[in-house]
Amino acid sequence: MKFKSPPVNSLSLDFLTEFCISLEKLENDRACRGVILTSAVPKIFSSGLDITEMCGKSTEHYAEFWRAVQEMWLRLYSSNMVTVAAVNGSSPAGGCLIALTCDYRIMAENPKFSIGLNEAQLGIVAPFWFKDTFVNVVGHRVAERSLQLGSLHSAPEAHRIGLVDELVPEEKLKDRATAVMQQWLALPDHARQLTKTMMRKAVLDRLVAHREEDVQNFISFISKESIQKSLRMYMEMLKKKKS
Ligand SMILES: CCCCCCCCCC/C=C/CC(=O)SCCNC(=O)CCNC(=O)[C@H](O)C(C)(C)COP(=O)(O)OP(=O)(O)OC[C@H]1O[C@@H](n2cnc3c(N)ncnc32)[C@H](O)[C@@H]1OP(=O)(O)O
Repeated sequence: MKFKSPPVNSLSLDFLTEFCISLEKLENDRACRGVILTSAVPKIFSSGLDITEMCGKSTEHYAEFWRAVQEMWLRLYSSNMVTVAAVNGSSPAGGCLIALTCDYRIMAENPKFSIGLNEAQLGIVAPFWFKDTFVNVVGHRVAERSLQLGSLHSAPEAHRIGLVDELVPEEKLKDRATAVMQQWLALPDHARQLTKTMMRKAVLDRLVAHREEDVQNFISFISKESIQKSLRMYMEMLKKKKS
């Protein structure tokens, strides 16, 4: 599956809805046992949640948007398919979450590409299930430091801390992702799937049990004037960076 929402594959409500529909179709297709996620936009895997969806909108819109973010994560993290992220560009925040939610991450070894949960840099807080997914990949200490600092890690650093499983030259990314997929698909599906469920169930159950509470937390957090101001300033900073 190739993300193609230029300029930066930001995760808008439309993007998330289409992503979930596509995943559901693949999940229900008995002939499909695995999916490789990558980007058709040069240099960017995904710029994370679309900030414009979280600025100056109604409470109803925030609720709908956040439910779509939750749905994307719940579907991908609990997928029966083998999921491989072929990270061919930068991947901050929600983009990093998508990669973390997969079974395996391969990143192009370009030191200009960065990845991480940088929410703190925007003055916002990664929700508990972003944090749980991160901890499950890199361990508590690395996750804590990285989250508190809102770190964006260069590709080599991301590999060093275990955020990505391997680095390959960009032109070899597709072949390597295919080889990894074949390796994972060589196992009997039922054994691999039950193992995946066992490893991820507690974290998945936690969001399922607190889903509506999480929506309400998001709404009250994002609606605060101080948070809206931080997001507006961040968007302005992104635009100024260009000029
Ligand atoms: C106890 C409390 C409980 C709290 C519970 C609630 C918690 C709320 C949590 C909410 C979680 C949010 C997670 C997120 O994903 S937030 C998004 C974070 N994303 C980023 O920080 C990335 C920002 N973008 C960049 O760094 C760069 O754009 C890039 C991806 C590195 C690409 O750089 P490049 O130079 O190629 O491109 P530009 O910067 O010029 O961008 C091109 C245009 O795209 C616009 N843009 C970029 N990113 C976004 C985005 N994420 N959303 C919307 N729009 C984006 C950018 O402004 C440019 O627009 P322009 O062409 O109109 O100027």
